[in-house]
Amino acid sequence: MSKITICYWSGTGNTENIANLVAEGAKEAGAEVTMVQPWDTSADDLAACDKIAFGCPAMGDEQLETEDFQPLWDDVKDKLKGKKIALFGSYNWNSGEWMDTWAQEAAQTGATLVADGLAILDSPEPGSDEEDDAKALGAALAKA
Ligand SMILES: Cc1cc2nc3c(=O)[nH]c(=O)nc-3n(C[C@H](O)[C@H](O)[C@H](O)COP(=O)(O)O)c2cc1C
Repeated sequence: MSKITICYWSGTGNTENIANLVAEGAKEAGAEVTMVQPWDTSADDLAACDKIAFGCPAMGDEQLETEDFQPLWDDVKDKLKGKKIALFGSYNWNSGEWMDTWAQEAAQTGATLVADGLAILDSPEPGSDEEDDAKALGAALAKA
């Protein structure tokens, strides 16, 4: 069975909602899913996983969240070579530029991004395309 770790940070719950949909899609595709937040895990823990979905909203000025998520990302990014990964997160007032920057950086780690980084305005509405996109991201990682 495919094993996936979803590591996310969410201040007001929007990225958490996306994380739950990514998990749902992955489970529907047959994967076993573990969900962690930055303070529950470490770069070494994540480096022991073959498939990881990272979630973080746009914070600062088109940046990752600086206190908890960015330090973990900085520690883990040199350990991602050969792994299958996916990126997702919520944004609100720009157009998702933080995700473009993050995805470019992730591509340089030697990891394979199984799909384009998924940037969703606020939180997916029930029955929306965004909800389907989040589930599809989880399924893509499960099948990768
Ligand atoms: C301190 C702070 C900085 C933010 N910076 C950006 C930003 O640069 N670009 C953007 O589109 N949204 C920005 N936002 C909006 C958040 O990305 C948005 O509210 C998102 O839904 C929060 O996700 P969460 O509920 O998972 O914490 C910012 C929000 C906060 C509180």
